Amino acid sequence: MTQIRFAVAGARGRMGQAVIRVLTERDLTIATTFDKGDTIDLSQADVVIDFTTPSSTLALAEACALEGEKRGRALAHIIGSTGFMPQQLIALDAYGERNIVLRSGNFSLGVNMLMGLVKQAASKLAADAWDIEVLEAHHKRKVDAPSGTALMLGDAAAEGRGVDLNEVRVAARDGLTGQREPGTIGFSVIRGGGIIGEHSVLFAAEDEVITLSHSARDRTLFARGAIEAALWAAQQSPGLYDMQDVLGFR
Ligand SMILES: NC(=O)C1=CN([C@@H]2O[C@H](COP(=O)(O)OP(=O)(O)OC[C@H]3O[C@@H](n4cnc5c(N)ncnc54)[C@H](OP(=O)(O)O)[C@@H]3O)[C@@H](O)[C@H]2O)C=CC1
Ligand SMILES: O=C(O)C1=N[C@H](C(=O)O)C[C@H](O)C1
Repeated sequence: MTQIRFAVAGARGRMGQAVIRVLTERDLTIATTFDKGDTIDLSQADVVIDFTTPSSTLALAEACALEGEKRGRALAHIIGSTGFMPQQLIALDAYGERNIVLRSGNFSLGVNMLMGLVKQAASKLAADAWDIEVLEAHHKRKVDAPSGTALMLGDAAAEGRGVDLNEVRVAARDGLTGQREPGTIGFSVIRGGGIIGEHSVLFAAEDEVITLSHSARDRTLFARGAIEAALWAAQQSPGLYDMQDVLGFR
C-alpha cells in the first residue's frame, strides 16, 4: 500500500481536531472526516481514527466491516473512545473477525510503559501488606469515569496480582464505608477545569507509599500515538490489538 488514507470520526471534537491537525502537519492523506449526524463514506479510507462515544464506535465498527467486505480487504478501526459497558466491549471484540480493531484507553507511550511498571510492582508487593489505589484527574467536560486509562492501570495491577479487576474493584467511597477490604483496588476521580489527564497508582503499606504516575501536558500526544497505531494497524490482519502490540511491549 502506498499512502495510507485516513478517516477521522468525531472530527469536530477535541481529539478529532487534534488528529486532523497532526495528520495535516505530517502531510498524511485525509480521505474523509465526519461528526455526529454526517453521512459516513469510508469508500476511500484504509484506516478510521475514532475518538467519539461507545455507541457511535459500535456503529462505526459495523460500517467498517461492511466496507471491508465490499472491497475484500479489512479496514483498520483505531478506537480511542472510552466509557464502554461490558456488553459493548463484548460486541466490539466480535468485530475482530471482520476488522483490524485496535483499541486503547490511552495512546501515549508513557501510560503504556507505566502499565508494565504497575503490573510488575503489583506482582511483587504482597496484597495483604500493600493497598492499591488508582487516582485520576481530567477536565470538566469529560463524561465517563473512571477514565479508560485508570481502568487500564487497574487491570494491569489486577493482572500483576493474578486477579480479575471486576472482582476486586471499589469504584467509589462515601459515608460509613467500613474499613478497607484487603486485596481491593480502589478508584478516585477528580474533574475540573482543563486538566488534560493525570493518573497515579498508589501502593500504600503501613509505613511507606510508592506512587507511579503519568501526566499528560497536551492532548496532541494522544493524537500522535493514535496515528502511529493506525500506520501500524494498516499492515496487520483482522484481529484485536492494542497499543502494547504497536509498541512491542507485549
Ligand atoms: N484513548 C485515548 O488516548 C484518548 C481517549 N479519549 C476519549 O475519546 C473520546 C472523545 O474525547 P473528546 O475528543 O475529548 O470528546 P469530544 O466530545 O470533544 O468529541 C467527541 C466528538 O464525537 C462526536 N460524535 C458523537 N457521536 C458521533 C457519531 N455517531 N459519529 C461521529 N461523531 C460523533 C461528538 O459530537 P457532539 O459533540 O455533537 O456529540 C464530538 O464532536 C472520549 O471517550 C475520551 O475519553 C480522549 C483522549 C485520549
Ligand atoms: O477524555 C479525555 O480527555 C481522556 N480520556 C482518556 C481516558 O479516559 O483515559 C485518555 C486521556 O486521559 C484523556
